[in-house]
Amino acid sequence: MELNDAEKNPTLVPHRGFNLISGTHDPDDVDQIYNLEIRDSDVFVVTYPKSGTIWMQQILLLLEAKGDVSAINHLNNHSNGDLIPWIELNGNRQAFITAPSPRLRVTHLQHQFLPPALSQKKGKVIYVARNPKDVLVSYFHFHKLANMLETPKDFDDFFEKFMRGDVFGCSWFEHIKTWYSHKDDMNMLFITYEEMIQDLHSAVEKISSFLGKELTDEQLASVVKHSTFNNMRKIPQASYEKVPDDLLSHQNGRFMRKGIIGDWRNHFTQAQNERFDQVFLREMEDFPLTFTWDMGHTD
Ligand SMILES: Nc1ncnc2c1ncn2[C@@H]1O[C@H](COP(=O)(O)OS(=O)(=O)O)[C@@H](OP(=O)(O)O)[C@H]1O
Repeated sequence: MELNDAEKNPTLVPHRGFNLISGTHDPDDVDQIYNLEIRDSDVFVVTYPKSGTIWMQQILLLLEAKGDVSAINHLNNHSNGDLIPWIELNGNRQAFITAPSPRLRVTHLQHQFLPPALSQKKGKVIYVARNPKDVLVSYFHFHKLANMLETPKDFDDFFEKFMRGDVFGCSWFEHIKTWYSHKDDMNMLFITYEEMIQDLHSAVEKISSFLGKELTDEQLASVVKHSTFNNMRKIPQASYEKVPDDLLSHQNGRFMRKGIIGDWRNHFTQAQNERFDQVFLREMEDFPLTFTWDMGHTD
């Protein structure tokens, strides 16, 4: 269905199947990411928005610091994104080229924008997936905070936009399917937000061993301790509380909002849920994974 101008989201810039944000991303610069040289020590955290990016940033920073939270908090940074930046944000690609190893980066981009060397098992990729129903809800609330994104009229309006993929990024289904289809070409750890919630200690151990880190039990316990939702909320850099008001309208809510599984139940109508399930079943029919949130399971 063709959208008329009034229905289109004015902040979005469609680019090669991916909606960028005007003023935040430069399409030509984003295209140059493909040409970056990759080192074996590079790590890219790949997420669809609202799937646990800041959480994975916190875990990686703590693993690098061997659990010493003071080593990452004394730094004069606004957020975890200053230490593990988005590769696609204006200015960040150039800085990546000369940055010392290990270069840790996050991205919401689709697979086709990233350097092909990743698909020749150079560098490492951590893909974090989350129940798309909870992603939708988290994304809705984030749009009220983030000044670079259009404020949604209401939840129903945002629901429609998400289902059409008319949001920053692309369709959730396309994102996960494309990345997952390249899993075996890459050094990729595929992990879900839900498994991190259910057993953070095991998730941290898995991430640590994927990255080849050697931490003592005590150090690992400290990583876990300082990456729980409640503890991250107390750390301004790990909760976006220090990000200036012109970027995030803090009076409209918190970036670290609820941090739970299944909040979609408090937002979706029965009709929306049924429609979502139909789309999910159709889109994910041939996907070789089942999720804890698959139809017929709780959450
Ligand atoms: N430690 C921890 N435990 C549980 N949940 C956590 C944690 N850290 C971040 N979060 C939740 O992740 C959601 C934000 O996702 P992202 O960081 O991917 O957002 S963004 O795409 O970078 O804007 C957002 O989800 P919602 O609370 O559902 O909105 C955050 O609260």
